[in-house]
Amino acid sequence: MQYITDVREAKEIDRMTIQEIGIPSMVLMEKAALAVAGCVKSNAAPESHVLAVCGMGNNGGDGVAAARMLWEDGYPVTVSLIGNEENASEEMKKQLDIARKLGIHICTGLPSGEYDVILDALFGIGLSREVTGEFADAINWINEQDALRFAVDVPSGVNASTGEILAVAVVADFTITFGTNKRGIVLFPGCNYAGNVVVADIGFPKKVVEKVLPRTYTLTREDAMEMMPPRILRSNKGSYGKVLVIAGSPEISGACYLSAAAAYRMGCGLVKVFTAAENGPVIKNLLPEALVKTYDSELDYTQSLNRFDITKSLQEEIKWATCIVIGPGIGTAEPAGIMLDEVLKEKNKAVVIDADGLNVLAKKETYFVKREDGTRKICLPENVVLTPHLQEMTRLTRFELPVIRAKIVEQALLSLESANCQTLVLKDARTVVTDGGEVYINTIGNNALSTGGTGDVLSGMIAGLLAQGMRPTKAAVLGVCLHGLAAEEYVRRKGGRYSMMAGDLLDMLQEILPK
Ligand SMILES: NC(=O)C1=CN([C@@H]2O[C@H](COP(=O)(O)OP(=O)(O)OC[C@H]3O[C@@H](n4cnc5c(N)ncnc54)[C@H](O)[C@@H]3O)[C@@H](O)[C@H]2O)[C@@H](O)CC1
Ligand SMILES: [K+]
Repeated sequence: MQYITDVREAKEIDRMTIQEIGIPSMVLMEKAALAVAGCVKSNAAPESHVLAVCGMGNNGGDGVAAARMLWEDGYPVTVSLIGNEENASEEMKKQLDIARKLGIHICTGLPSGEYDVILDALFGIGLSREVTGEFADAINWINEQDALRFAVDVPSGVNASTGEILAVAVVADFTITFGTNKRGIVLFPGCNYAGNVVVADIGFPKKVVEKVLPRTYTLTREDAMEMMPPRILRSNKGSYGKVLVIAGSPEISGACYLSAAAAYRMGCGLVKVFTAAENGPVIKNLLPEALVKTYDSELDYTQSLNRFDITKSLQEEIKWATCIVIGPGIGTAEPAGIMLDEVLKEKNKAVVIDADGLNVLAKKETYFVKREDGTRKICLPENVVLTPHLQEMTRLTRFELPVIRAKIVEQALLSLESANCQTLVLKDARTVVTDGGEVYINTIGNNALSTGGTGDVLSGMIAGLLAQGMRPTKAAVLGVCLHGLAAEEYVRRKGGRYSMMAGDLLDMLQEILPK
């Protein structure tokens, strides 16, 4: 597991390390500078002309110190100062003093020469407002140069908490970030500016990081493998749970197949599909391993007798199941609403609501708390997992899509009534999973996933893990991570991102899951 900090958490780690533990700020700065210089030496030619563009905060101090280390190693170095030196931080003043005593070339404002390497040390986590004036000019100038760009801590101009661009930002080839990865360079659009990210250990004590306990984290492939539910030697199909997939409609059968097949591929014991009668033969043919139960989609479900029948039939299946998926391809017609209400009466078994299940949910006011501005919090118990993409999220919460897109972590948290309620899987290029407590940001996967049906596969995968006894949030995090790994495996094996279809993920699960 890798922690990802926002600005508040990163500043708190700095503060505690310096003030409470007593490691001097200059010591941290020297280590940060060593990491920057090391990254330059590993990636740029030995004769490279280096320019360090430095602001007046401690990010600038890192830049001056890194420039000095490269100068000591024989690189031709210039330091360019942007901003009023009178306002420089104490550490920045000390670094400038050292550099001047050594005779390193320092200029005020942007130089006229050409450089092979630029260190971007204008702003780090101290950036607090839109970039304008000479700072914006400096960033634009840096981006215009034909040079390798190394960003110190974060590319200047990127909001290190949200990934938003504060007017303009450096487009880096490398970002050397200190202690922990930063949310703003993991999330879009900030991650597009960061290039290759190196997380450098500069000596923040583990104890301090764990005390601050950053809210967000991400997983590696190894973490995911360790989280997999165990396979027991003496087991049978009853050992790994039963998934009920309530999905499909007369027009759509594929979604239901993909979800059900994914649940099986994750290792659950049995899958039963509850679907419209038109789908029965299709599912039996595509997935003979699944049990199938159907309802008559042509009946008038405003009639209480028909409502009674479908509810009764569904109640039996819910009783049978260990966990439930509702939504893939289910449509928004009357039966979907009746079935969703029935499923939501279940408080002890895990329930995944996906796709049209979410659109039907969005119309049911009883599951929401309205705010004065018209936006809503979702109020469901902790056995429920919701898997909206951004468009579905706007229907659920009534927040505008650009607002959700700009602050995806904050929006995920805002949509929850309180901690320990439903788990939210907010799907995007960086999917966020949270139950109001910790926040998982998925960094695994690729744009091969941007194709129809991959969401259906994800809902089935999460259900497959739930059936094996995983807690809802854990199952959602692991499901999202494995889904991304399957897409990466496809691209690795097939060599391209264009041709993948959702069904290919099912095959890739066989390749990535533990043997
Ligand atoms: N001792 C520490 O606290 C350490 C800090 N480190 C470095 O220090 C950085 C944080 O340093 P600071 O807190 O000094 O902050 P920064 O160096 O990121 O920038 C802060 C300065 O920029 C100004 N500023 C903010 N937004 C601006 C804008 N839009 N236009 C113009 N000026 C703006 C602020 O008023 C302040 O003077 C980290 O990102 C990291 O690079 C590292 O050296 C590790 C140790
Ligand atoms: K920077």
